[in-house]
Amino acid sequence: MIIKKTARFYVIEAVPRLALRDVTGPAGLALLRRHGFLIVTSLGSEFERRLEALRLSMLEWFRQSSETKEDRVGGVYVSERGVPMFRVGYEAQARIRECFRIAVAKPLWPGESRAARDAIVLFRKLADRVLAAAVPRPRRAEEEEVDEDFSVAYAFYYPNTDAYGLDNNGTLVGPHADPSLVVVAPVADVPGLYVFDPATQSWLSVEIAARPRRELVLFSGKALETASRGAIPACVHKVLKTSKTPRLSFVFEQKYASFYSHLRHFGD
Ligand SMILES: O=C(O)CCC(=O)C(=O)O
Ligand SMILES: [Fe+2]
Repeated sequence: MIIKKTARFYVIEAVPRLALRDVTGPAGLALLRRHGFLIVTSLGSEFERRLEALRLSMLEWFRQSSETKEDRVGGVYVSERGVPMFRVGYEAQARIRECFRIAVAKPLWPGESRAARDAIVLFRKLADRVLAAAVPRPRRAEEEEVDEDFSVAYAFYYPNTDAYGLDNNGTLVGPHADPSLVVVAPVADVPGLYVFDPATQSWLSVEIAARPRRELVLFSGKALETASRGAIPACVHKVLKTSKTPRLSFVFEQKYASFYSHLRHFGD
């Protein structure tokens, strides 16, 4: 529940939440237009099983020694704009978090487990269905073949110890919108992710509003706002250190080249 205080009274508005099977229908699109995000529930046992496998594999992977993790680094990811962004694989981001980046089209996986790839298959399928519903456009067969996939998935480990989030009262990642189309993230066990709800003009703690291991948060990025001609606002979100408990999170960000052609500067 979101309680918003206006000048004279309180407005109570439900957290936008829909069963997986309804997300791509009219109700899902209406919630995305209004809020820019929604909680996806009733995932089904197969989906929940994969979320749990993903959680356990992240836990195990980040527990390894620094040397082992630092060895797991691959090539440079060139973004949808033609900009070299980062190396895929592991990176320790001082005072914020540890991170493992997966370029979905050319993946370097964190470990032997299939958990990340199995989960990404589900996240991607959901994001593809949402995109098709939100931005209906006749896709020619040849376009489908050449539409390069720049989607990225991230596994994050936030230690949340005293050495982290030293600036700005525990802000680990400041307010921003992602460059992607659709973003899908399992609800983490530990609070930290906040989404801004334009309908209530307030921040919502995803992990307090939604059920860890049972639900997902799905939100829009800047490219979906552009592709929907502003109908679906890009979701502004941030990560705070609200407790000293370590937090694991996983984020899938959908990006297809044809939605970014106006931004590309490949060449030199
Ligand atoms: O860790 C999270 O829950 C979200 C992180 C995020 O928004 C980002 O890295 O862009
Ligand atoms: Fe983000």
